[in-house]
Amino acid sequence: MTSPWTIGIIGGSGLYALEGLEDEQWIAIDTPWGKPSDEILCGRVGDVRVRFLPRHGRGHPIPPTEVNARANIDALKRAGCTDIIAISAVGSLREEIEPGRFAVVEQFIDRTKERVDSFYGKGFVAHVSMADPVCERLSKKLTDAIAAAKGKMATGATYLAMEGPQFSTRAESRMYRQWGADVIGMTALPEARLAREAELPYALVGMVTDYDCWREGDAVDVTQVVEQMQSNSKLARDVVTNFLKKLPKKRAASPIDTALDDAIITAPDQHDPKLLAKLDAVAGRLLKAE
Ligand SMILES: CSC[C@H]1O[C@H](OP(=O)(O)O)[C@H](O)[C@@H]1O
Ligand SMILES: Nc1ncnc2[nH]cnc12
Repeated sequence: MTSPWTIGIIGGSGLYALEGLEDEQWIAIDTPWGKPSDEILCGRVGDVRVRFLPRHGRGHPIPPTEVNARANIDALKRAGCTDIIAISAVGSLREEIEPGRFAVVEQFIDRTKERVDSFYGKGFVAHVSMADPVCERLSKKLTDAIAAAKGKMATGATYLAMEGPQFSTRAESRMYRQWGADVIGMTALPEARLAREAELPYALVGMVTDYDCWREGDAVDVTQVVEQMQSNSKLARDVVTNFLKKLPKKRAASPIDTALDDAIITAPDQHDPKLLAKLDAVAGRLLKAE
């Protein structure tokens, strides 16, 4: 029997492929929102289908501001994903969340400023809830997978998404601590928002690569981030494998699967056919009825 789960995995800095997938094949998927960051690595772990996408592309040619998150989420939806887990390099804003630890993210603060962050708009207005921006069920399974891999972890983390590409100033970094943020990165928004708009349960694990510059004497650099990612990459792969292998045979419906039901406000006679055509994948479940 095939599994009801098709898991999209978005790999961040330092995670550009997944080894050991069965029947693996890189497949190009185009979308009405443009090209995703790369081809999608499709394969299986046991009977669970996996769709892996490197967020910055193989070789890391794409900076955070240029990541086409709409194309990435749309492509994963077109590739049949039922759920998405994302992995990101993050800086730590807390002494107790030291480099090498995994941070399971629960909340976001948005300081991005140059990104398109919705599939919807004029002619098809939708307001999804972002009160609980990650899928609790996926986060719990990731927590179990990290524990099984004997990784150190912090749960319930708040991720501050900054625009980049420069790292923060010390004043900004100290302010984010006061705001209650625990980890910092440049990519999980609008990704998480768009996943919700596409009715895809989404969870995020941050791999802590550095203390951000709030800490006396610390200043982030890319070499440090990459070295930390490399030294943790085996553990990260173990986490992903544990997660996939432990998925139950059945997939109970998630409220996120139908997040658009209470979100669309535009009257059908006001729908813009051009926008509807672009929404064929992300809002396909509802548009079939039109
Ligand atoms: C290479 S350091 C900064 C870079 O790393 C993080 O990427 P990702 O979230 O995709 O793992 C951060 O957000 C920046 O894009
Ligand atoms: N300190 C930091 N700030 C922003 N993005 C990061 N990615 C990894 N470390 C980071």
